[in-house]
Amino acid sequence: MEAPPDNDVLWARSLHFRHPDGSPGLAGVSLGVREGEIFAVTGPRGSGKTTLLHCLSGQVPVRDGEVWFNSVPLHTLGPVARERLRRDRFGWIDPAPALIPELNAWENVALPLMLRGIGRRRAKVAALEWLERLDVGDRARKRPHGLKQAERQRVAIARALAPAPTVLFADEPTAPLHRADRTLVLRTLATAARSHGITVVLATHDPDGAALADHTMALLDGRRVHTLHLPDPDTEGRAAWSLSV
Ligand SMILES: Nc1ncnc2c1ncn2[C@@H]1O[C@H](COP(=O)(O)OP(=O)(O)OP(=O)(O)O)[C@@H](O)[C@H]1O
Repeated sequence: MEAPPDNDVLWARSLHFRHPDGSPGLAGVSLGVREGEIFAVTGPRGSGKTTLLHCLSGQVPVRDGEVWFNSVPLHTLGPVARERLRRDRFGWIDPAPALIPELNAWENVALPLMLRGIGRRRAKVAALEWLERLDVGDRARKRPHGLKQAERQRVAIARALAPAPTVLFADEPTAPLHRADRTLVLRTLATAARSHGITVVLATHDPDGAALADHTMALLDGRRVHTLHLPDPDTEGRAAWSLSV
């Protein structure tokens, strides 16, 4: 087993994945993500972006291929060690904000900090700062049901960034936002990540998301493809893809 290059924080080799029902997910994906970079995974719906992020972040076990986080071989870790690694080093943003309904916005953001042993007072200060950065500081005392969907997603992004994970996995983080809001939120996410040295692996079919990235990797049918022209939004769903593998 050969360890990955030193400057790659995440590294995968010949990653194959089948879903529990036997459906194909990934077919031999290899990649390297440099420390501190924004790495975008693009591709049409169903191309395997979410599946790839699940494999890289240890949410599903990798049985065929290798995934390394720094010098840790994720593909050899058991569920408890993978869970610990995810809790301590990784952050996750879902396309739909999954906030705890009983907690208000700042409590949602403070929770992962308190789970890491930070006292409530300090966690609250940090949470309020992150909510300000994401332009929802004035919603800090609202519970999720009292927020708009776009505000809930900003809170979810603040919660993912607040513990300063080594790697933040963002799966279509701007999906619930209006077009006008998307670029702003993506820029905020990118700026915050860069200023805190957080590596971001971003799954997106939003060209604005891909444009912010240092590196972009395209997937099609679970395979890496090397040239991919994104379809015009008006033609999405029709055969507007061109590729060379
Ligand atoms: N739990 C599952 N069980 C079976 N098949 C699945 C499962 N999750 C995803 N798939 C299938 O695996 C393929 C890749 O799905 P995936 O969600 O990774 O793609 P994606 O590029 O993230 O798509 P989207 O942009 O719609 O989120 C698709 O064909 C999908 O239907």
